[in-house]
Amino acid sequence: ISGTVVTGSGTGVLGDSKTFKTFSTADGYYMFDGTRGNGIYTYDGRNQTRIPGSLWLDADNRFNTSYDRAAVDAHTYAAWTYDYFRNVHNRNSYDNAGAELVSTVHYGRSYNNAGWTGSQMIYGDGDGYNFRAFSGSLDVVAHELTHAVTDFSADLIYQNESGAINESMSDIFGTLTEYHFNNNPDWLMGEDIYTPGTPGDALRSMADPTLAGDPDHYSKRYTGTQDNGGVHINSGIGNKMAYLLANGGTHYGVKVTGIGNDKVGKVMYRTLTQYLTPTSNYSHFRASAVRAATDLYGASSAEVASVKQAFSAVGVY
Ligand SMILES: CCCCC[C@H](S)C(=O)N[C@@H](Cc1ccccc1)C(=O)N[C@@H](C)C(=O)O
Ligand SMILES: [Ca+2]
Ligand SMILES: [Ca+2]
Ligand SMILES: [Zn+2]
Repeated sequence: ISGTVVTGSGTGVLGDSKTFKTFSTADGYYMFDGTRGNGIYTYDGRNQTRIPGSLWLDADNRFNTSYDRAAVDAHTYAAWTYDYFRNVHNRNSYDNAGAELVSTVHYGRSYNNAGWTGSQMIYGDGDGYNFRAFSGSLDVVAHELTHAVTDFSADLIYQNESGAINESMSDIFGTLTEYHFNNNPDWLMGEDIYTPGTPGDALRSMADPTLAGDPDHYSKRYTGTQDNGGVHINSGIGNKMAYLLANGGTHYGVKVTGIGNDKVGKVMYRTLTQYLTPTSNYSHFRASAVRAATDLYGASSAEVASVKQAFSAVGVY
């Protein structure tokens, strides 16, 4: 279809106003952003599970109904996350070749999750009690898009320790993206969409994974079969490591000197894209991060020392 890139405006899940790129055609305004890579496309799942659904079309380029809100945030935050990987890590979309970013909102009925299907993002509306629309939280969108980056790089198998590292990488870049845009940043995950009736809580805390009952030390890892071998449980070990590496602290008697968010981003991005493999476990994650930090800062650098301290603090050698 022929048309022109224009700027739309709308209301997000939290009731906030934002603008984003849309495509003006004879049919109306599509949620297609033609300014980033091969395009960002947002679809309406119409509360079914057929994907991608129908490309979001609006009559007047103003997206202010309650039904529009999930689409506004999915479309906007996909663009922001594209910009984060492009501007901070010089990566052009998840395949580093400008791959289209496709999202479907209103996926399923009261679906309490978001995900990366292997080719697109899907966002449930939540049941309105445990969760509200998942695209309403930037850390969720960046979490899902990071799975795409992971699939096109380390391709960590989504189970057991490699799956926990996969999940942790998504939480790490979800948080770093939130800080990059200074979007009420924190080391919590999903705070904007978790239990709308309860302020201040979150699905996970990277600063203290034990708040969600997840391990903050390798000796406390889950070894059962639930959750694909604990991918959202043992992610706490990598999450705590990253929190300590960025912010510093003493954990189980081990002192970590923080190196700041930006350097954590550089070390983790290089670790993910240059050294981790599909079967990497936590021990290989440590070795890979040490190599990445050595490449970036030198073997005798403070950054390399901090990486070792952070992994030691969570019991990974
Ligand atoms: C469609 C299949 C779902 C696979 C799991 C996805 S990748 C996932 O990890 N989703 C995140 C959503 C999220 C992200 C950041 C912050 C809050 C919530 C997740 O953690 N889902 C939880 C509910 C889970 O699957 O246990
Ligand atoms: Ca957060
Ligand atoms: Ca809440
Ligand atoms: Zn995930």
